[in-house]
Amino acid sequence: MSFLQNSEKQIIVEVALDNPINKLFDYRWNNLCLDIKPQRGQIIAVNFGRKDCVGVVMSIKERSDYDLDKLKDVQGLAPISPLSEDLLGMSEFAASYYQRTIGEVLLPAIPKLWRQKNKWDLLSKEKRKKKKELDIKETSTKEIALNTQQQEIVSNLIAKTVSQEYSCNLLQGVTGSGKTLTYLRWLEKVLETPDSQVLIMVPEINLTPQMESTIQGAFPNKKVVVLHSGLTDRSRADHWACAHAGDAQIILGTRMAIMASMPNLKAIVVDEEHDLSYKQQEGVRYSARDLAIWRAKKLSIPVLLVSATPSLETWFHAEESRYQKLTLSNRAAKDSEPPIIELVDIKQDRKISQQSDHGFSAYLLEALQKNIDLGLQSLIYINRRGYSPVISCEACGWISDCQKCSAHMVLHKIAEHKKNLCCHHCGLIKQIPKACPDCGNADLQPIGKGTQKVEEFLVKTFPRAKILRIDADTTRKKGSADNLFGAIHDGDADIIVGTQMITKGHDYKAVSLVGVIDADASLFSQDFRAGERLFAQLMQVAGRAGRSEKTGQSKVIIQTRYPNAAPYTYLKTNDVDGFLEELKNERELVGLPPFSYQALVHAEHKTIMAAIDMLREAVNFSKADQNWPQNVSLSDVIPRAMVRVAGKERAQVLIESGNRQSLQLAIQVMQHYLTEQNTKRKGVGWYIERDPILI
Ligand SMILES: Nc1ncnc2c1ncn2[C@@H]1O[C@H](COP(=O)(O)OP(=O)(O)OP(=O)(O)O)[C@@H](O)[C@H]1O
Ligand SMILES: [Zn+2]
Repeated sequence: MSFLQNSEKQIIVEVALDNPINKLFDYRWNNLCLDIKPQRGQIIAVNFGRKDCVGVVMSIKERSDYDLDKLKDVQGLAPISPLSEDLLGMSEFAASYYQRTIGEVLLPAIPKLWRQKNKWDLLSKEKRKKKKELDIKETSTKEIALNTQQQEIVSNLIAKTVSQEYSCNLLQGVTGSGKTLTYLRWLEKVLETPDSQVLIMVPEINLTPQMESTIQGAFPNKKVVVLHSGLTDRSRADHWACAHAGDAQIILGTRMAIMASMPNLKAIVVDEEHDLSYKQQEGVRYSARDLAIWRAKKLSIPVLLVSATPSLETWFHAEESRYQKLTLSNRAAKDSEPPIIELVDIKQDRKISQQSDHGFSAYLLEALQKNIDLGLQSLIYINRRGYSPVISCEACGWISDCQKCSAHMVLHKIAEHKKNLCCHHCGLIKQIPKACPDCGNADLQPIGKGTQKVEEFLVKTFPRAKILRIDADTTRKKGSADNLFGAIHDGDADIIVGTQMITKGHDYKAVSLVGVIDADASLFSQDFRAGERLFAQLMQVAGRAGRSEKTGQSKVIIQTRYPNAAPYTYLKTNDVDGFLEELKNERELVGLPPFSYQALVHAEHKTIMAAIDMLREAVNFSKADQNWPQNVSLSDVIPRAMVRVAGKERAQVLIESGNRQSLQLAIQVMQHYLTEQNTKRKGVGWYIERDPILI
């Protein structure tokens, strides 16, 4: 007897699928085949169009607006329990906030193998592969006694855990103040309650392998799983399932971890909360930090945002007492002191202007030599990888531009005597032309410097010193970052040259000098957040110096042509609050975030005019729409700062409002017209980005 002949009621499930059609899809639940009742959050297999795919049950009902006979049956059920309710709720919120369908939010958050029905059998079997042995830190953090400030913060957070209420807390502590140890001690307490889970988010895991071992070392009897994009499909599927089943107590991950299913989540930590990597830059452009706060609220649990240089938004909320601010004002380790910050005005340094090639002031070179003699380590920070950012023909002015992007092709040294040109935006790689393509002149010169050139110069200048370079190029191979950072910690390096990779959260013990040679460029960016980012980066890099008693008084030397620029002067006095206060006042004056809310509408096409026309029309129609809110402003439609990437030209328009609801309404109206415009103008791509961080 088939199900429909059965006298029992027909059950219909509404299913979220990963596609842009903004609705849920009805399927029949065939009780006889599936054997159990449907539940919200179940992962199921269905057929959509002619394709088999995986979806998530969002609701269950008895009637459908569609003809029952035409509905398809659910084809299978993933062998795991339904996704946690708070994850479903958060996905529903994110879908409406970021203007995407629920399926577009929820499905990509499920690891790939769990989205393939034919892998389900395999996944339910135990994996045979050996678990990677972690190099657990010998000196367990267990033995370190917290200082008074740390203890007070831990007690404060424990009280909040006990009260089982939502709270958002900002742990703002100077670099090296022991923020990690502080939150680990709190989490230890949280985990005393059986079955509890905690989520620790960090910007990067591959580059900070010690993080995993520190955490495992702090909780030897708890199961830790990591979630990040560097895992194999199988590991990611297993780790995710382990969190979902409640078997893992500690989930350590990058931004994607906020989308994990954790049924017993009791606390969330967002370490380095100001870091840009918490914002997803493709697909659903969510902010993992903002979702963490939303999720904590929904679950009535505490969330802790941690930073030495909080984002202005977070800092402002704390100043206004919406978040509680917890402060660590001193370095924690014995005899470690913050470095002295010195600004070297390179306009005054004749040597540099004459031989601008290497860019080191005599002062910085002397300091490096002195440090080598003392057997201490130095860091040189330059946020540009490659050899030179561009090559040029001195005769006619030709420069190495990318054909597909509005960007220069960067010169990279790939072997001792071989160099290539490479575009950092579209990945195009070319050989260096033998002669200038425009005038035939054979003398093409590298202009400016990147990490490779600086490394080359240092090797020549300090032949007996051991120089290491750390950037995206030297850390690409699996295990190479581990080796490089391992070498630094083992004292097997005198000078480390690197991009911002060397700054993030590393606890170096022997670095007592940091040199910053080329940071001025970001002072003149059109992005209003550039100054904030520069300050945070420099504060982070400066914070790597003087972290133990070994180093003595450490020093940071910043070379600049603009020693009076705000990020530098506040850095010099170590005044994070002063800098943020000044920024806040500026933004308030001109009504920028956090004093307004923004959305950026992007359009792209082979020609910039098509992209601009589409946005202009959508803007005109939107403004004429009767639902268009009053208190919303629109910028002009303009080309993006970097117009062309990978052959596509890009335009943007910024929508701004002091009121969140008005902005949301405006986005909805605009989305409607963009969809309409898009059907008229084939080939113009578009998306709306809520709370953009790069403008
Ligand atoms: N109470 C303490 N007594 C002694 N050492 C401590 C104490 N707390 C932390 N430390 C040590 O201080 C060092 C810096 O701590 P940690 O890396 O947690 O600082 P942080 O605030 O996270 O720094 P950053 O923001 O610069 O990454 C570590 O080596 C840590 O073990
Ligand atoms: Zn390119």
